[in-house]
Amino acid sequence: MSHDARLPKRGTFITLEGGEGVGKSTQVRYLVARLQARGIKAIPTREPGGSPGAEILRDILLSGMIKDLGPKAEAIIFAAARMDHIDHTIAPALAAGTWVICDRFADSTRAYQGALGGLDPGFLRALERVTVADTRPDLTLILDLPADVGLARAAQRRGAAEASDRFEGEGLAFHEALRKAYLAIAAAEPERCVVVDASQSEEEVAQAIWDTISHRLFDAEPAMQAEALHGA
Ligand SMILES: Nc1ncnc2c1ncn2[C@@H]1O[C@H](COP(=O)(O)OP(=O)(O)OP(=O)(O)O)[C@@H](O)[C@H]1O
Ligand SMILES: Cc1cn([C@H]2C[C@H](O)[C@@H](COP(=O)(O)O)O2)c(=O)[nH]c1=O
Repeated sequence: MSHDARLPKRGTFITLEGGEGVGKSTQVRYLVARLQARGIKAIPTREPGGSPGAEILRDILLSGMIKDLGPKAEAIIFAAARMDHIDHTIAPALAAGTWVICDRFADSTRAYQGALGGLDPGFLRALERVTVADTRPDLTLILDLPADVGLARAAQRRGAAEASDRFEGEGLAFHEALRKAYLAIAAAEPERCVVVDASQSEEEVAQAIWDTISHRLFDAEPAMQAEALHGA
């Protein structure tokens, strides 16, 4: 499908955001399982990646190979990966009425390349306009955790043998600033973003996320749940 021929959106698009090791991938798995258990069609996906073309760009971006090109070029390549992901995975799923639960999305570019890379917000808005266009999240869950705790979790998951990737390898000050950048995004868009305390157990975080979805999506729009349940 070409970028200009995106299908109308009917499913619900939820993104999970936050710094390294806050538990995004874990919570994507919990949420997809819980939605599917209720008969709601839902798929997990991630950025960078989520489509064959974007996965190739993921390897390049996370290897650090193009770090020297600078944050502006990195932002453009993350956006190119996002465009392929939207065209081949996200937009078709939403058009089919499937919920899309995505580990990172455009807020990661705003935080990492924008706030931390010092890019002009106008440049990022223009990039989003041509890549994300109408495929904006209905709800963004920002998992919040002290940076040192998240980095320790990420290091434990990775194991001693494997090296940290391009961004995980940045210093603690970078990751503390990143946490603040995500909280600023949440404060600027409270109608879309909800901050979740990620210091709780996996099960407690999963329940907090479910309560948010029930409140924000199901209670607010009962028709949405009925539609999702009956695969309209
Ligand atoms: N609530 C939690 N409490 C303790 N450990 C957790 C919790 N959630 C996830 N973990 C563990 O922390 C590690 C990182 O979790 P996960 O991969 O889900 O984080 P992430 O935010 O996707 O990380 P990254 O951005 O670095 O890919 C994993 O080993 C996971 O099992
Ligand atoms: C989408 C996106 C991601 N990043 C960074 C953030 C992380 O360090 C990596 C992705 O690794 P993960 O283990 O899958 O979380 O990429 C970024 O800098 N900009 C982006 O737009």
